[in-house]
Amino acid sequence: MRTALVIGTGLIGTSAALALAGRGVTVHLVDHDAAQARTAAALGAGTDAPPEGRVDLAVIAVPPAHVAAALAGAMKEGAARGYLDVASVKGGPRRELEAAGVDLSAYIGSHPMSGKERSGPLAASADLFEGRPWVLTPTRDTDTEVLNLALELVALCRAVPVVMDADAHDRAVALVSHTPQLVSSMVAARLREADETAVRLCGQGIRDVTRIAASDPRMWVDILSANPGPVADVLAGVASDLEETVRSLRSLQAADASERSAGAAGIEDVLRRGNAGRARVPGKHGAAPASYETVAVLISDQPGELARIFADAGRGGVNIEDVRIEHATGQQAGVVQLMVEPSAAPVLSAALRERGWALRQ
Ligand SMILES: NC(=O)C1=CN([C@@H]2O[C@H](COP(=O)(O)OP(=O)(O)OC[C@H]3O[C@@H](n4cnc5c(N)ncnc54)[C@H](O)[C@@H]3O)[C@@H](O)[C@H]2O)C=CC1
Ligand SMILES: O=C(O)C(=O)Cc1ccc(O)cc1
Repeated sequence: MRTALVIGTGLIGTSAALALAGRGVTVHLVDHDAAQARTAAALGAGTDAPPEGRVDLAVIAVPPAHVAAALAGAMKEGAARGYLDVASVKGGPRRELEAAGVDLSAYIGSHPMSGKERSGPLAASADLFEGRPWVLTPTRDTDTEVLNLALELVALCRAVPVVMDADAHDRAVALVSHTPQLVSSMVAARLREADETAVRLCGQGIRDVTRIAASDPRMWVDILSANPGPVADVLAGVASDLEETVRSLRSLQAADASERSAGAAGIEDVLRRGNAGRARVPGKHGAAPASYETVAVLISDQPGELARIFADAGRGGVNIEDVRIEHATGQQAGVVQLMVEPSAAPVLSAALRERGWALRQ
């Protein structure tokens, strides 16, 4: 692929453009808000000048409700040899395009399974998709040339292609992305009116559970509006667990000992089912879940501390598999949890101690 047109230069469009531009593709950037395209261009994602002729691939990276119109417009202009969208929902936009009578042979629906709770070009990064699944939904009608262009885009973004049927994709993301977004927002909503003294106690657990609650509500209304049935089905299952859990908790307050033990069993059951589900979440880069050991290091909240730890771990010959950072509220200190292969944990601990780091047990 030598040329691309990115329509919608927000988080996803600009991230893809940065990856393509960084690998030598000439990228043209358009957005209905010209300032967004200018910002993306200033970040090195390409040029906001229009292409002179037909580009190889047009990437439609606008909110789901605007995909069909943006795509139909670009196709009418004959802007590209192939067209691909990145919307989080695949069935709805495809049906809209079919209803509009658009020739879909030059189009492929896609969805990079990577994002952020922030929007816009300033949140973009060239490595956003690295090692992450990128779903492609070709049909019998999709031109092989277009599928190949899509595979090239995924490879240039260093993502991992996953081919799926559009409706199966929508049911899958209802489970792994759309319902979690709602549940995260609902937990975070409890904090809105909470006492400041309670909020000050927030630790890493609630930070993990509510991270995506900071997402843009307009974008999510759009995404959920395009996938309401599958999300309602998954959420109904969560609601039934919630009702059962409330009943179990009430039983724990009962005078009768056997009712209390039934309550405890109910709570244990939901927690155990949670353990089993969590164990199925793939590890880094979609690999099988790995059990790492954690080495916890105390750091002061100063610039360069993290870089220093990583450099010291590297000098000790240890590969860090994953990392979490816990900030203590109101303190100039935190704890960095370095996750490593179990055999590397003692090596890392010794290397860090030797270089003066304080480890937390
Ligand atoms: N945010 C995320 O984490 C992920 C989002 N997606 C999908 O990627 C697409 C883009 O999302 P983000 O980049 O997060 O949103 P964003 O809000 O950062 O960017 C969207 C951009 O599209 C522009 N736009 C809207 N309508 C347009 C139109 N008709 N023509 C041209 N430009 C238009 C907006 O001005 C904005 O700059 C959505 O379809 C979303 O479902 C996919 C994976 C992850
Ligand atoms: O921030 C995260 O961890 C996400 O999971 C973001 C995300 C949001 C929307 C998508 O369609 C895909 C990924």
